[in-house]
Amino acid sequence: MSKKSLTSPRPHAEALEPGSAGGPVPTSPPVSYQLDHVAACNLPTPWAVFRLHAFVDPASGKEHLAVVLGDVTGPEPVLARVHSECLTGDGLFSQRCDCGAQLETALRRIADEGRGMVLYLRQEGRGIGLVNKIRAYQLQDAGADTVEANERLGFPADMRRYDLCQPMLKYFGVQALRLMTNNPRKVQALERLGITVSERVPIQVNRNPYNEGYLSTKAAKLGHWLKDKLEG
Ligand SMILES: Nc1nc2c(ncn2[C@@H]2O[C@H](COP(=O)(O)OP(=O)(O)OP(=O)(O)O)[C@@H](O)[C@H]2O)c(=O)[nH]1
Ligand SMILES: [Zn+2]
Repeated sequence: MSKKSLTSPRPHAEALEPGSAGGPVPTSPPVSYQLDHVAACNLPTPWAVFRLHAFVDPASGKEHLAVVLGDVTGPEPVLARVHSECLTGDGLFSQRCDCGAQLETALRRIADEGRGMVLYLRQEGRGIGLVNKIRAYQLQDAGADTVEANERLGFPADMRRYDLCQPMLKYFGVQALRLMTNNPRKVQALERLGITVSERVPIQVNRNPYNEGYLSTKAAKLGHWLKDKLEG
C-alpha cells in the first residue's frame, strides 16, 4: 500500500449518497434517479436462460444490471432479489460472506418458478467500494467486526441506497415484489420509495466457519433476520 493511501484521512467512497448509519432506514429524501436502459441480451446460466439488461445512471456513469426471467409486467408480485455488488463473494467464491450463495440461490429459485428478477446494484462493499471493503477486511483480519471496521475507516456501517430500483422496476412494469432478503432495512427502504413488498422471502444460505462472525454481527448490529438453521 502506498504511503499516501495509508495516511489518507478518509478513504474515498463510491459516488453514492450516504444512507443510514446502520439505522432503521435511510433518512435523507429519496433521490429521483433517471436511468438509461442501454442494451439487453440473453444470459444462459446453469438454471435458465435469463435476459440481462444494462442500465446506466447518466449522472454518475455507474452501470447497473437486471437479470430477468419470464413476463414480470403487471400486478402479480414478482419473485425478486435486490442484490448489492460483492466482487469477492459473487465472482471470487469468497466464503467471508453469503453473497455468492445468495445470488446463486436467487437465480435458481427464479428459474424454478419461471418468473422473476435480480436487480444487481453496483454498490460494492455496502457502498464504500471494493478497495475500501478490502481495507475493512484487513481490519477484520486483525479482530474488528464488519461494522467496527467500516467505522474505523470513517464510514457508516451501510451507505447503500435503493432509489435506483424505482426506474428499473418502472421500466419492466413491475408492481409488487416478493423480495428475497434477510435485511429489514432493505424492505423498509423499498417501501419508503413506494415499492410494494408483498412478501419477504428468507434467503439464508452458506453459513460457514469463515462467515459465522460476519453473520452474527449482521444479526446483532444491523438487525438482519437470521436464524441458526439454513435453507436450501
Ligand atoms: N463494508 C463491507 N461491506 C461488506 C462486507 N461484507 C460484505 N459486504 C458488502 O455487503 C453487501 C451485501 O450486503 P449484506 O449486508 O451481506 O446483505 P444485504 O444485501 O444487506 O441483505 P440480504 O438481502 O439479506 O443479503 C455487498 O455490497 C458486499 O460487498 C464487509 O465486511 N464490509
Ligand atoms: Zn459478499
